[in-house]
Amino acid sequence: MSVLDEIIEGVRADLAERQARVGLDELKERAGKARPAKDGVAALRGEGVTVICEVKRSSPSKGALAAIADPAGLAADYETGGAAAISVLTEQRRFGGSLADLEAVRARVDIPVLRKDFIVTAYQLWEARAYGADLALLIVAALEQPALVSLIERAESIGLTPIVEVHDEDEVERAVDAGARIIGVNARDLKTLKVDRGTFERLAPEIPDGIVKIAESGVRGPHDLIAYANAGADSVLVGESLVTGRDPKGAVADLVAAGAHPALRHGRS
Ligand SMILES: O=C(O)c1ccccc1NCC(=O)[C@H](O)[C@H](O)COP(=O)(O)O
Repeated sequence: MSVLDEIIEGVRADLAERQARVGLDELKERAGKARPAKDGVAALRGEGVTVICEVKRSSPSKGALAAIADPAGLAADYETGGAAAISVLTEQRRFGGSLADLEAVRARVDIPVLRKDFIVTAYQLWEARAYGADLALLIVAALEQPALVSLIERAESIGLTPIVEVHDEDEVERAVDAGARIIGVNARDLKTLKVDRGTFERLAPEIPDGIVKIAESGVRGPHDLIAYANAGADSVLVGESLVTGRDPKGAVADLVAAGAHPALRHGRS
């Protein structure tokens, strides 16, 4: 069983518990009262390369990264540093996240918030909206094509902007066929956890113009952002280097400044 399969097994077990406690109707009612979702596409397609900053306590690849007692405070620092959006890992077993983190972050920042999890059912999309997310991650490797298509449609229909994550050529084709408006290329292979920063450069030309391209994982600082930008990234998603650094706000500001450099702009769609 791959790491991704193991994670999803745990996600399904936790999901079954939540579904037994909270019915879909209750969730929909709560989603109906949530603040209207923000436009994720507009937020990520900025003047320069935009930066999505992640609230990430731990990971299967590295174990514990940072305690993050105040996820909303961290998100506020990211926003002050110039982040275009906040990614909140809500998976509990391997990443130490929760829907409470999502809710707290949503209440504190004005920029769009991404529910980063292993979404396999529409129930999780309703949860995302109910707890205030504007964007939701859909991982192609975790979904059969009919499920991917149906979850993209459902996300859009309830106001969520899906970020469709890929790691190889076949997955790019599936994401495009399924109607993705934002594609995230993850440099981390979720089956082996190996990070290969060349993945974005290899796959970006396969993604049609007009689709927002996010380079996910492995950004250690401005030099990696610049490399991703030169390969065509509209946005980068950064977790580990921010939560393990001493000055997350300053680190975000440095990334945003690098992404705003006019010399980078011609490479992007
Ligand atoms: O981070 C992991 O180890 C991981 C393992 C298995 C599935 C997903 C995983 N991470 C999710 C992400 O994609 C990253 O949190 C995100 O792209 C940020 O990456 P990084 O800046 O390298 O923390």
